[in-house]
Amino acid sequence: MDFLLKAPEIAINGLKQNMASSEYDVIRSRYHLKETIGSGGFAKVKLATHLASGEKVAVKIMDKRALGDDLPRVKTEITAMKELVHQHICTLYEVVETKHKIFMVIEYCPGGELFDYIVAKDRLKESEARKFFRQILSAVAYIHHKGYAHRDLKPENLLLDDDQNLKLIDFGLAARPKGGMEQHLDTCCGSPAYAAPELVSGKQYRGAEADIWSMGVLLYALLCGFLPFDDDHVATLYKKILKGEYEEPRWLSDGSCDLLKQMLQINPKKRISMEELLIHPWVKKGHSGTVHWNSKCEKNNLNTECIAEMAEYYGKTKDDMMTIVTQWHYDEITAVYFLLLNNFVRGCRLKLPPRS
Ligand SMILES: COc1cc(O)cc(Nc2ccc(C(=O)Nc3ccccc3)c(OCCC[NH3+])c2)c1
Repeated sequence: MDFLLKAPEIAINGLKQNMASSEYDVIRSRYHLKETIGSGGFAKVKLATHLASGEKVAVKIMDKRALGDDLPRVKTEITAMKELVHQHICTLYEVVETKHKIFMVIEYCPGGELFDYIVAKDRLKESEARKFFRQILSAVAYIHHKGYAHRDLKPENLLLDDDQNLKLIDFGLAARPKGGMEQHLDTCCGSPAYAAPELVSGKQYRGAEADIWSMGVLLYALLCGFLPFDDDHVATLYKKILKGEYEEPRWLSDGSCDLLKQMLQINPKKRISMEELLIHPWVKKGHSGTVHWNSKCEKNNLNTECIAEMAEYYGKTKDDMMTIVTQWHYDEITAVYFLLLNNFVRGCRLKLPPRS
């Protein structure tokens, strides 16, 4: 099995790191792996602590032998996550690949899934639903701008961090059409209840338009606590989606109903666009401005305070540290930079302890 990614690890001091005798040696040399917090399909997710900084992370572990035909999905996701760095997207810190395993070290989101948050509250007040919906819009507008469609938007793929902010996860089904976002896609994927009519009818579809439909289903779930289209039998569920009729509970405001109607438009050409969504009155209500979807943590705009902290820690000049970080090997250096940055963005300063 050839390596998905790059050659074996090159440690900071330039000495080639011997390939791990056990599949876990490399990851265990930098992280303390703890309990499993998620599993499904071909992956499991463990909580872990980054030994150098003491920061918590999540480690997604996959066995290449079990992946089979799904191996390309992992490559897609890693490529996407390296390009999509945003305050409402779970950050990929590091990738470790051994003969049989792939480890993805990812941002820690202790608030768990938005799905569980909605269930615990039954349904959300309009103002809280709006706060979350604006964060979802910010993440999805950003990935569309970068030429990606997520294609599996649902509450299970939105996690809460410890500031109760949303982070989009799981880019395994993401698509980046070579011809740009106007190009049609064919693959039917994602979760049925959130899938757009043009997708379930097997027609060609545009990723951005399908994502907007899924966000409409998401917004409905936030406001109502149940799904607009639901059925135990997939064929019946598909019929309901194609019909596009759903209940409007009495607690929904006229503004909410209007927005949902424009998003859950069965004709993708008549469906509201991302540009119109970002300035929709319901989305702007109670907020000073439109949704800020640009990234606050773009890789091409290095945080000099994090670089300075790393230069001191690794005994390098700031220029040399800048050069090393901007190689973006997604090794321990990338992980340390992003861990420092995530603390910086949240307004807390992470001091790295003296190196042993
Ligand atoms: C882009 O980010 C991704 C991609 C991906 O493929 C998978 C994940 N999975 C994650 C990431 C973080 C957590 C997490 O931190 N969960 C957590 C931590 C403490 C308490 C409760 C939850 C994660 O959790 C597993 C899913 C939760 N049911 C999955 C991110």
